[in-house]
Amino acid sequence: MPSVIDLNAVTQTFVSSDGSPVTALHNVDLHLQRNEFISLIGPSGCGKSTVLRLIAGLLRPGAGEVRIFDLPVTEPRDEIGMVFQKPTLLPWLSVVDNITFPMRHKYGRVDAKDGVRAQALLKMIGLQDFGHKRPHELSGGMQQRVAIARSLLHDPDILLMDEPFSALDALTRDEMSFELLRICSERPKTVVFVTHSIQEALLLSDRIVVMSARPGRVAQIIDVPLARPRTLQTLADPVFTRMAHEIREQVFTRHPH
Ligand SMILES: Nc1ncnc2c1ncn2[C@@H]1O[C@H](COP(=O)(O)OP(=O)(O)OP(=O)(O)O)[C@@H](O)[C@H]1O
Repeated sequence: MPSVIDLNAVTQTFVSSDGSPVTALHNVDLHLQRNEFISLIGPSGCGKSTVLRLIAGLLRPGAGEVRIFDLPVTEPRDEIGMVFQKPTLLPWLSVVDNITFPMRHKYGRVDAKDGVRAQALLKMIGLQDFGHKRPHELSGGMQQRVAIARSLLHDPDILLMDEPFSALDALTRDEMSFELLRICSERPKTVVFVTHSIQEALLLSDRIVVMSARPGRVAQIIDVPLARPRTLQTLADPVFTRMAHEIREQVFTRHPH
């Protein structure tokens, strides 16, 4: 099967503020099949967000190449939805207008069907009564849910998520994980999900990519053999607990601090 996303020998070097070079990624190879869900985990600064920005077309690779649907990535593309750590909502727009903003931005108008879809997404994120509010009237977690809804508006084939649940409280975080599983089972997508949570990575992913400290490299790729659909019971599955323990040990051995 051809890949949907390919990183071939990607090396990325930035110039830091004091002028010295920072190699964020070194020779990274990564290949995602259609509708595969992978998580990137690894220590802070190992280049996880850089990988997402390269796939999103927000950054050009210093060396190597990034391809989507077998074409080189040269600019941001429509079939990609992106969720950042922070919600990045427009403060002067209502919640529902923030969700439909990508359509307004691209086509200059919002179709009735986009409005209907935005309402359905609002319901999904449990904010059906908040559509007319402004972002500052919502908690941080609620704002992040709005950002997730916005990324789903045009039902993207590819979803890039950079620690999307890290600002949420633990309960909402679990709920959103199951919601994301449901969304992906209903409308399959290729997902790259950055997280610091081994549990979250295991619950959601088909494969977990463990990255090493800077310069970021792919240290290990772990298949997650847990059956789908994954539910609350999955969290108590002995395979889940054993793998969580093993991955934690591996990550710790690699970065003993
Ligand atoms: N535009 C930039 N200019 C200079 N250095 C950068 C730039 N973007 C990223 N870096 C550096 O590249 C390295 C990788 O950053 P990146 O944000 O990809 O890491 P990360 O794994 O996502 O980190 P975290 O888990 O803390 O979010 C870091 O050392 C960072 O300081």
